[in-house]
Amino acid sequence: MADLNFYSGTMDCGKSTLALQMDHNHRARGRVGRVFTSHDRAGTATLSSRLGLSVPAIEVDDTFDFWQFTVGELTHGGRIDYFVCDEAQFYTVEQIDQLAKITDELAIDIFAFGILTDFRTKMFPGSLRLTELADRVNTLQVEALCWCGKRATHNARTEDGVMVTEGEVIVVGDVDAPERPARQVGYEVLCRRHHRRRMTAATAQAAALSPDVLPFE
Ligand SMILES: Nc1ncnc2c1ncn2[C@@H]1O[C@H](COP(=O)(O)OP(=O)(O)O)[C@@H](O)[C@H]1O
Ligand SMILES: Cc1cn([C@H]2C[C@H](O)[C@@H](COP(=O)(O)O)O2)c(=O)[nH]c1=O
Repeated sequence: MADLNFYSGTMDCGKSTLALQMDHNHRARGRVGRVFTSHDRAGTATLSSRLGLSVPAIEVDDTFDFWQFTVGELTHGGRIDYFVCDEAQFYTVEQIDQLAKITDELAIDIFAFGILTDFRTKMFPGSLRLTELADRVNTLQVEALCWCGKRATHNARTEDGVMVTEGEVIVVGDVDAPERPARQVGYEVLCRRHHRRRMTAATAQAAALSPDVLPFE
């Protein structure tokens, strides 16, 4: 019996690293898989982790049909035991339905990885469908932290360092870190309270330094 597994967490909590580890461990035991991704920061058809590892992957765009792909591979004598699917939040609802069908009808294990919610705190349709259909939904154990030290639960988008709540849903980007200063469009993981208050590390620091503002924390 194969399973449809969904691993979720905020940006920068280690999903792609786990995806690479999962692929490595299954391959090391002689299982044969395929690796998929969509809009990876490192470029098309690549699954990359911030720890520096990356592998070639099959790029999933909106027209990609998992069922047709799989039947095609198997019909031509290919063997497939598992799929690793990174950035699964960007997959369409139809593509997630295809993954569920592949698990049930073709006994292929699926390991899907993605963020649950976008910068507006709304579920990505692909992640919603995975949550609805998966045999197991797992939250990553490594917690990304808000600047206040609490567990980060939400992804904020910043433009020139300022948090925004309107715009295109898909904008490829990275979390801003000290060695990666705020760019035009960046992301920051926050706890719910600071996401609600639109308080990023930069705005909190500015408020703390301002003589006009009373301490709020
Ligand atoms: N220099 C580093 N040393 C140790 N761990 C790091 C370093 N840089 C990044 N990481 C780890 O990598 C994680 C991000 O991994 P990644 O797989 O790219 O995340 P995701 O796919 O969830 O966005 C961080 O949460 C952190 O634990
Ligand atoms: C919140 C949010 C994120 N994105 C993009 C930004 C990154 O390119 C990926 C997430 O990658 P990670 O490996 O989990 O860090 O998603 C987006 O397009 N829209 C959003 O709202």
